[in-house]
Amino acid sequence: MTPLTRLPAWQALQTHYQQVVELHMRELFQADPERFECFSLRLNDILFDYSKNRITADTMGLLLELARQSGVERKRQGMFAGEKINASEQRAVLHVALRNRSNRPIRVEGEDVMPGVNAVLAKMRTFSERVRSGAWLGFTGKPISDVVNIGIGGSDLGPLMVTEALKPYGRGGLRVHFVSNVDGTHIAETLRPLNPETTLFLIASKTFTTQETMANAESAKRWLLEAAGAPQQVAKHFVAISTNAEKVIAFGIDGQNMFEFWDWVGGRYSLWSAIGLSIALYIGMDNFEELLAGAHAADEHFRSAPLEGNIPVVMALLGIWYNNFFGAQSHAILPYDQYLHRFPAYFQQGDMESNGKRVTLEGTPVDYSTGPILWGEPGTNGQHAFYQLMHQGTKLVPADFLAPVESHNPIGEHHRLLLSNFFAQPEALMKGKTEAEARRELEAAGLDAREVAALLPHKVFPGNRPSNSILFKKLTPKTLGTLIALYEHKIFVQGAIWNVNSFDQWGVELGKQLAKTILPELEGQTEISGHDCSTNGLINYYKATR
Ligand SMILES: O=P(O)(O)OC[C@H]1O[C@H](O)[C@@H](O)[C@@H](O)[C@@H]1O
Repeated sequence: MTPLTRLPAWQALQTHYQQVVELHMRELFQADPERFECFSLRLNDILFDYSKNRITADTMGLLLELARQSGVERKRQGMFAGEKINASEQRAVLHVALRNRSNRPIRVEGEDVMPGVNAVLAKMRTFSERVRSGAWLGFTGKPISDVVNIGIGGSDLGPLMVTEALKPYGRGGLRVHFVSNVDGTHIAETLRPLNPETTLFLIASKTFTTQETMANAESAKRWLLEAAGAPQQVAKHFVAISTNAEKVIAFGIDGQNMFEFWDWVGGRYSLWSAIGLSIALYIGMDNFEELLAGAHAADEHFRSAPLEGNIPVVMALLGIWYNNFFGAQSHAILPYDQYLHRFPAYFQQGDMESNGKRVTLEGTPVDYSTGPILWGEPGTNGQHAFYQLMHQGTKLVPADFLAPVESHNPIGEHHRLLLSNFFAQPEALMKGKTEAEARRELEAAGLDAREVAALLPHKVFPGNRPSNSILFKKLTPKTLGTLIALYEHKIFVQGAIWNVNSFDQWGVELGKQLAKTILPELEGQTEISGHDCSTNGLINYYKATR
């Protein structure tokens, strides 16, 4: 296989970059009143405007050619066909099967996975309806009021992000809480206001071996048993979501109370599986299925739309353009919707765990930059924090702006104020403010020539800073499902082009291994000397100071 940087399209893009790097988007917009029509796409009620990017029609043509030459279409087909594209773990990658509402057979090693998927969904429905209706009773015969999901990484971030995003659909029902950190403060503060008689724990862990989750689950079990006494009461208050039945039973959770999923579901792609049980309990199974339907719509779009009209493909290519040709190091996700406040954090795992890789699928070190540093905060908070750097700093930060047309909370002028900022920021980043414009403003404000000269450099905005704008009608379960799946596929396409395995995560292992060695060393008084002098010094300081 030809290495990425030797593909003709890659080399053509390098030359093309030199030709367009000096172009300013202001001029591109002035030259072409159709630019918005040319560079925007729609999917259901989502509008994806990518016209405020440093691209011409030629750029897009070359980027699309790069996608073709690097086998994106073939790799996409491989994922949907259940091929073991997660080569280092010899696993298929089929989160798309979890939301395959068409029920089209999807086979792994010849076997259709859909009956299993549907059976777990049916079990989730029965269970969530029992709990939500008050039919499921705790150890003193009271219905459940609070659900605590104990999990970390992919077994936490997705359900947490979605339940936050869909609060309008969960209000008045069960309360959901999330405990992830091994820091005892997290579980202590979460359980403090809760009543064991009415609390249900979901132990969410694909492997059921994750240290943080197991420690939190044990503490939760102790907390329950302090109140409930008899160990058989655990069954009324604990369910498990896992691929590891043996470990679940060893923990003391009834096999009946286990919701299974499969090794072809990656942790960071698992909110669509039983890992989403806290979502179903919170917003109801009908709404959970709407979320799945929204994701399925994105899957069908990704699977069948031609590359040039394919939103995740275009998002991915623009990311590659800045990452690999402009040298951008990061990518910001900026939701102008308070309900999406965990969306950037969710995709920090989604993107950085998937594409934060340094070797190709074949194991050769890459000679190009791979996954970006992903970050972001909801607008308008970000504006008053880090946008300064985006507008006038020395780093290029490509950004996605997201906003709903309609708010769930149409109070007074709030939503118009919010949206005016959502429209203004990408415009400001794109246009900037020239020296002449800044000068005119300063002079109009009555400054004398000396004052103007002193202030002028600080008042100039270079502009030409790229962004995508994603405007959708309302943040419903369906729309949220579509948005998440579009980003998932964007990550897939980038991984396909960089030729990395987007579905393993060996990088999380080393720290875990070393922590295992250190844990017993924290006992007793003996001075530690087996590490580098910094690590020894830190451990010994801890031991001497506690
Ligand atoms: O669900 P589990 O098995 O507890 O894993 C939780 C997390 O652990 C590790 O950090 C990684 O493997 C993540 O991808 C995963 O999401």
